Amino acid sequence: MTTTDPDPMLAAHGVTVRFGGLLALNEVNLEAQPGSVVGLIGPNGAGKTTLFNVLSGLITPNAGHVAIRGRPHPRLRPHHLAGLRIARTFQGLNLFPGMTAVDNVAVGADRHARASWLTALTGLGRAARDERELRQRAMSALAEVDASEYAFALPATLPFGVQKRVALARALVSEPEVLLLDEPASGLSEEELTTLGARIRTLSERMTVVLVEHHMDLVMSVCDHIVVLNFGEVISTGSPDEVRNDPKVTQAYLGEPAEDNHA
Ligand SMILES: Nc1ncnc2c1ncn2[C@@H]1O[C@H](COP(=O)(O)OP(=O)(O)OP(=O)(O)O)[C@@H](O)[C@H]1O
Repeated sequence: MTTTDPDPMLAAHGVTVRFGGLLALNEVNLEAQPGSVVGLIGPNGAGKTTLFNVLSGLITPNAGHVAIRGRPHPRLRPHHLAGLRIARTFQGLNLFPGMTAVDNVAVGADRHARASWLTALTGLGRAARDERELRQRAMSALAEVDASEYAFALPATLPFGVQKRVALARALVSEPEVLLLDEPASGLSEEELTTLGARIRTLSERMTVVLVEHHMDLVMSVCDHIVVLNFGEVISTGSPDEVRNDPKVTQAYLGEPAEDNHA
Protein backbone atom coordinates (compact mmCIF):
# COMPACT_ATOMS: atom_id res chain seq x y z
CA MET A 1 0.00 0.00 0.00
CA THR A 2 1.21 3.46 -0.77
CA THR A 3 0.17 6.56 1.10
CA THR A 4 0.28 8.68 -2.06
CA ASP A 5 -3.00 9.05 -3.94
CA PRO A 6 -2.93 7.57 -7.43
CA ASP A 7 -3.17 9.96 -10.36
CA PRO A 8 -6.79 10.69 -11.15
CA MET A 9 -8.02 8.66 -14.10
CA LEU A 10 -9.46 11.83 -15.61
CA ALA A 11 -8.99 15.45 -14.57
CA ALA A 12 -9.71 18.98 -15.70
CA HIS A 13 -7.14 21.50 -14.54
CA GLY A 14 -7.96 25.21 -14.57
CA VAL A 15 -10.28 24.85 -17.55
CA THR A 16 -11.58 28.14 -18.94
CA VAL A 17 -13.90 28.37 -21.94
CA ARG A 18 -15.20 31.58 -23.50
CA PHE A 19 -17.92 31.80 -26.13
CA GLY A 20 -17.34 35.31 -27.45
CA GLY A 21 -17.96 37.56 -24.45
CA LEU A 22 -19.52 34.78 -22.34
CA LEU A 23 -17.35 33.07 -19.76
CA ALA A 24 -18.85 29.55 -19.85
CA LEU A 25 -16.19 27.98 -17.60
CA ASN A 26 -13.83 29.84 -15.31
CA GLU A 27 -10.75 27.93 -14.12
CA VAL A 28 -12.70 24.77 -13.42
CA ASN A 29 -11.05 21.78 -11.76
CA LEU A 30 -12.43 18.25 -11.65
CA GLU A 31 -10.83 14.97 -10.65
CA ALA A 32 -12.18 11.45 -11.13
CA GLN A 33 -10.28 8.81 -9.19
CA PRO A 34 -10.00 5.31 -10.68
CA GLY A 35 -13.15 3.28 -10.13
CA SER A 36 -15.16 6.18 -8.76
CA VAL A 37 -18.46 7.64 -9.94
CA VAL A 38 -18.28 11.42 -10.25
CA GLY A 39 -21.38 13.52 -10.77
CA LEU A 40 -21.36 16.91 -12.45
CA ILE A 41 -24.41 18.93 -11.49
CA GLY A 42 -25.62 22.53 -11.53
CA PRO A 43 -28.55 24.64 -12.66
CA ASN A 44 -29.35 25.19 -16.35
CA GLY A 45 -26.58 27.02 -18.16
CA ALA A 46 -24.04 26.32 -15.39
CA GLY A 47 -21.48 24.93 -17.86
CA LYS A 48 -21.88 21.17 -17.38
CA THR A 49 -22.19 20.28 -21.07
CA THR A 50 -19.34 22.61 -21.93
CA LEU A 51 -17.09 20.87 -19.39
CA PHE A 52 -18.19 17.46 -20.68
CA ASN A 53 -17.35 18.59 -24.20
CA VAL A 54 -13.91 19.66 -23.01
CA LEU A 55 -13.39 16.29 -21.27
CA SER A 56 -14.27 14.48 -24.49
CA GLY A 57 -12.20 16.69 -26.79
CA LEU A 58 -15.11 18.40 -28.57
CA ILE A 59 -14.08 21.79 -27.20
CA THR A 60 -10.49 22.93 -26.73
CA PRO A 61 -10.40 25.22 -23.69
CA ASN A 62 -9.04 28.76 -23.88
CA ALA A 63 -6.95 27.96 -20.81
CA GLY A 64 -6.26 24.89 -18.71
CA HIS A 65 -6.21 21.30 -19.91
CA VAL A 66 -7.51 17.78 -19.52
CA ALA A 67 -5.23 15.17 -17.94
CA ILE A 68 -5.76 11.44 -18.38
CA ARG A 69 -4.03 9.05 -15.99
CA GLY A 70 -1.91 12.00 -14.87
CA ARG A 71 -0.78 12.92 -18.37
CA PRO A 72 -1.83 16.32 -19.78
CA HIS A 73 -3.69 16.25 -23.11
CA PRO A 74 -3.85 19.92 -24.10
CA ARG A 75 -4.98 19.06 -27.64
CA LEU A 76 -7.45 16.30 -26.87
CA ARG A 77 -9.73 15.48 -29.83
CA PRO A 78 -12.74 13.15 -29.99
CA HIS A 79 -10.89 10.64 -32.19
CA HIS A 80 -8.26 10.22 -29.45
CA LEU A 81 -10.81 8.91 -26.97
CA ALA A 82 -10.95 5.27 -28.08
CA GLY A 83 -7.16 4.93 -27.92
CA LEU A 84 -7.23 6.46 -24.45
CA ARG A 85 -9.94 3.96 -23.41
CA ILE A 86 -12.57 6.67 -22.92
CA ALA A 87 -16.15 6.35 -24.18
CA ARG A 88 -19.07 8.73 -23.93
CA THR A 89 -22.80 8.72 -24.46
CA PHE A 90 -24.76 11.68 -25.83
CA GLN A 91 -27.99 13.26 -24.67
CA GLY A 92 -29.31 12.94 -28.22
CA LEU A 93 -28.25 9.24 -28.35
CA ASN A 94 -26.90 9.63 -31.92
CA LEU A 95 -27.99 6.15 -33.00
CA PHE A 96 -27.92 5.50 -36.75
CA PRO A 97 -31.56 5.07 -37.82
CA GLY A 98 -30.86 2.70 -40.71
CA MET A 99 -28.74 0.25 -38.68
CA THR A 100 -29.91 -2.47 -36.30
CA ALA A 101 -29.17 -2.15 -32.60
CA VAL A 102 -26.30 -4.63 -32.79
CA ASP A 103 -24.72 -2.82 -35.73
CA ASN A 104 -25.09 0.50 -33.89
CA VAL A 105 -23.24 -1.06 -30.97
CA ALA A 106 -20.50 -2.43 -33.22
CA VAL A 107 -19.86 1.12 -34.45
CA GLY A 108 -18.60 1.89 -30.94
CA ALA A 109 -15.80 -0.64 -31.17
CA ASP A 110 -12.21 0.49 -31.53
CA ARG A 111 -10.91 1.56 -34.91
CA HIS A 112 -9.09 -1.67 -35.67
CA ALA A 113 -12.12 -3.87 -34.99
CA ARG A 114 -14.37 -1.44 -36.84
CA ALA A 115 -12.13 -1.50 -39.90
CA SER A 116 -12.34 -5.30 -39.96
CA TRP A 117 -16.07 -5.11 -39.60
CA LEU A 118 -16.39 -2.67 -42.51
CA THR A 119 -14.13 -4.90 -44.58
CA ALA A 120 -16.39 -7.82 -43.81
CA LEU A 121 -19.51 -5.83 -44.64
CA THR A 122 -18.11 -4.82 -47.99
CA GLY A 123 -16.90 -8.36 -48.69
CA LEU A 124 -13.38 -7.13 -49.18
CA GLY A 125 -11.35 -9.82 -47.54
CA ARG A 126 -10.41 -12.25 -44.91
CA ALA A 127 -12.24 -10.57 -42.08
CA ALA A 128 -15.14 -12.97 -41.54
CA ARG A 129 -13.66 -14.21 -38.25
CA ASP A 130 -13.03 -10.65 -37.04
CA GLU A 131 -16.56 -9.72 -38.02
CA ARG A 132 -17.94 -12.65 -36.03
CA GLU A 133 -15.84 -11.66 -33.06
CA LEU A 134 -16.98 -8.05 -33.22
CA ARG A 135 -20.61 -9.12 -33.56
CA GLN A 136 -20.09 -11.30 -30.49
CA ARG A 137 -18.67 -8.36 -28.55
CA ALA A 138 -21.58 -6.17 -29.59
CA MET A 139 -24.01 -8.90 -28.51
CA SER A 140 -22.25 -9.17 -25.12
CA ALA A 141 -22.51 -5.40 -24.65
CA LEU A 142 -26.23 -5.57 -25.46
CA ALA A 143 -26.61 -8.45 -22.99
CA GLU A 144 -24.89 -6.39 -20.30
CA VAL A 145 -27.60 -3.74 -20.63
CA ASP A 146 -30.42 -6.30 -20.90
CA ALA A 147 -31.12 -5.51 -24.54
CA SER A 148 -30.19 -8.77 -26.31
CA GLU A 149 -33.73 -9.30 -27.52
CA TYR A 150 -33.63 -6.03 -29.46
CA ALA A 151 -30.37 -6.77 -31.31
CA PHE A 152 -31.92 -6.90 -34.77
CA ALA A 153 -34.43 -4.09 -34.35
CA LEU A 154 -34.03 -0.61 -35.81
CA PRO A 155 -33.68 2.15 -33.16
CA ALA A 156 -36.92 3.96 -34.08
CA THR A 157 -38.95 0.83 -33.34
CA LEU A 158 -37.62 0.64 -29.76
CA PRO A 159 -38.92 2.37 -26.61
CA PHE A 160 -36.78 5.33 -25.57
CA GLY A 161 -35.40 3.55 -22.51
CA VAL A 162 -34.17 0.67 -24.69
CA GLN A 163 -32.63 3.10 -27.18
CA LYS A 164 -30.70 4.61 -24.28
CA ARG A 165 -29.46 1.16 -23.29
CA VAL A 166 -28.33 0.50 -26.86
CA ALA A 167 -26.43 3.80 -26.80
CA LEU A 168 -24.85 2.72 -23.50
CA ALA A 169 -23.91 -0.66 -24.99
CA ARG A 170 -22.22 1.19 -27.86
CA ALA A 171 -20.08 3.02 -25.32
CA LEU A 172 -19.30 -0.22 -23.44
CA VAL A 173 -18.31 -2.33 -26.44
CA SER A 174 -14.87 -0.73 -26.57
CA GLU A 175 -14.21 -1.84 -22.94
CA PRO A 176 -13.49 1.72 -21.78
CA GLU A 177 -11.67 2.56 -18.57
CA VAL A 178 -13.50 5.89 -18.40
CA LEU A 179 -17.19 6.23 -19.20
CA LEU A 180 -18.73 9.68 -19.70
CA LEU A 181 -22.52 9.62 -19.38
CA ASP A 182 -24.48 12.63 -20.61
CA GLU A 183 -27.80 12.78 -18.73
CA PRO A 184 -28.26 9.00 -18.49
CA ALA A 185 -31.49 9.38 -16.48
CA SER A 186 -33.38 11.75 -18.74
CA GLY A 187 -36.62 10.31 -20.10
CA LEU A 188 -36.48 7.12 -18.01
CA SER A 189 -39.27 5.67 -15.85
CA GLU A 190 -38.81 5.23 -12.09
CA GLU A 191 -38.20 1.51 -12.57
CA GLU A 192 -35.61 2.15 -15.30
CA LEU A 193 -33.92 4.69 -13.01
CA THR A 194 -33.48 2.12 -10.27
CA THR A 195 -31.96 -0.34 -12.73
CA LEU A 196 -29.73 2.39 -14.15
CA GLY A 197 -28.41 3.29 -10.69
CA ALA A 198 -27.50 -0.34 -9.98
CA ARG A 199 -25.93 -0.67 -13.43
CA ILE A 200 -23.74 2.40 -12.95
CA ARG A 201 -22.49 1.03 -9.62
CA THR A 202 -21.70 -2.33 -11.25
CA LEU A 203 -19.85 -0.62 -14.11
CA SER A 204 -17.78 1.37 -11.63
CA GLU A 205 -16.24 -1.90 -10.43
CA ARG A 206 -14.28 -1.95 -13.68
CA MET A 207 -14.28 1.65 -14.92
CA THR A 208 -14.35 5.27 -13.81
CA VAL A 209 -17.69 6.93 -14.49
CA VAL A 210 -18.36 10.67 -14.88
CA LEU A 211 -21.94 11.75 -15.39
CA VAL A 212 -23.79 14.98 -16.07
CA GLU A 213 -27.21 14.67 -14.57
CA HIS A 214 -30.22 16.70 -13.44
CA HIS A 215 -31.89 13.82 -11.62
CA MET A 216 -30.80 14.46 -8.03
CA ASP A 217 -31.95 11.15 -6.55
CA LEU A 218 -29.83 9.25 -9.04
CA VAL A 219 -26.82 11.52 -8.53
CA MET A 220 -27.03 11.31 -4.75
CA SER A 221 -27.43 7.55 -4.74
CA VAL A 222 -24.72 6.52 -7.23
CA CYS A 223 -21.96 9.14 -6.97
CA ASP A 224 -18.90 8.90 -4.75
CA HIS A 225 -18.00 12.48 -5.48
CA ILE A 226 -19.94 15.45 -6.84
CA VAL A 227 -18.81 18.66 -8.51
CA VAL A 228 -21.33 21.51 -8.56
CA LEU A 229 -21.07 24.21 -11.21
CA ASN A 230 -22.89 27.52 -11.26
CA PHE A 231 -22.27 30.28 -13.81
CA GLY A 232 -19.16 28.45 -15.01
CA GLU A 233 -17.54 28.16 -11.58
CA VAL A 234 -17.18 25.24 -9.20
CA ILE A 235 -19.20 26.29 -6.16
CA SER A 236 -19.01 23.03 -4.22
CA THR A 237 -17.36 19.61 -4.33
CA GLY A 238 -17.49 16.61 -2.06
CA SER A 239 -19.50 13.55 -1.12
CA PRO A 240 -23.25 13.52 -1.78
CA ASP A 241 -23.86 14.43 1.87
CA GLU A 242 -21.36 17.29 1.82
CA VAL A 243 -22.84 18.74 -1.34
CA ARG A 244 -26.43 18.23 -0.23
CA ASN A 245 -25.75 20.13 2.97
CA ASP A 246 -23.82 22.96 1.35
CA PRO A 247 -25.97 26.13 1.49
CA LYS A 248 -24.23 27.47 -1.64
CA VAL A 249 -25.69 24.56 -3.58
CA THR A 250 -29.24 25.08 -2.33
CA GLN A 251 -28.98 28.76 -3.05
CA ALA A 252 -27.66 28.15 -6.56
CA TYR A 253 -30.64 25.91 -7.33
CA LEU A 254 -33.11 28.27 -5.74
CA GLY A 255 -31.54 31.22 -7.54
CA GLU A 256 -30.90 33.11 -4.32
CA PRO A 257 -27.61 34.84 -3.59
CA ALA A 258 -25.26 32.99 -1.21
CA GLU A 259 -24.88 34.56 2.24
CA ASP A 260 -21.18 35.13 1.56
CA ASN A 261 -22.15 37.48 -1.22
CA HIS A 262 -23.82 39.83 1.27
CA ALA A 263 -20.68 40.14 3.34
N1 LIG B 1 -21.67 27.01 -28.59
C1 LIG B 1 -22.03 27.98 -27.75
N2 LIG B 1 -21.98 29.28 -28.13
C2 LIG B 1 -22.32 30.26 -27.27
N3 LIG B 1 -22.70 30.06 -26.00
C3 LIG B 1 -22.77 28.79 -25.57
C4 LIG B 1 -22.44 27.68 -26.42
N4 LIG B 1 -22.60 26.54 -25.69
C5 LIG B 1 -23.00 26.91 -24.48
N5 LIG B 1 -23.11 28.26 -24.39
C6 LIG B 1 -23.47 29.03 -23.19
O1 LIG B 1 -22.54 28.64 -22.19
C7 LIG B 1 -23.19 28.55 -20.93
C8 LIG B 1 -23.03 27.14 -20.38
O2 LIG B 1 -23.80 26.26 -21.17
P1 LIG B 1 -23.86 24.70 -20.96
O3 LIG B 1 -24.70 24.12 -22.05
O4 LIG B 1 -22.49 24.17 -20.79
O5 LIG B 1 -24.64 24.61 -19.56
P2 LIG B 1 -25.31 23.35 -18.88
O6 LIG B 1 -24.94 23.41 -17.45
O7 LIG B 1 -24.97 22.12 -19.62
O8 LIG B 1 -26.85 23.67 -19.05
P3 LIG B 1 -28.11 22.67 -19.19
O9 LIG B 1 -28.28 22.02 -17.87
O10 LIG B 1 -29.23 23.63 -19.49
O11 LIG B 1 -27.82 21.72 -20.31
C9 LIG B 1 -24.65 28.95 -21.17
O12 LIG B 1 -24.78 30.32 -20.87
C10 LIG B 1 -24.85 28.69 -22.64
O13 LIG B 1 -25.85 29.53 -23.17
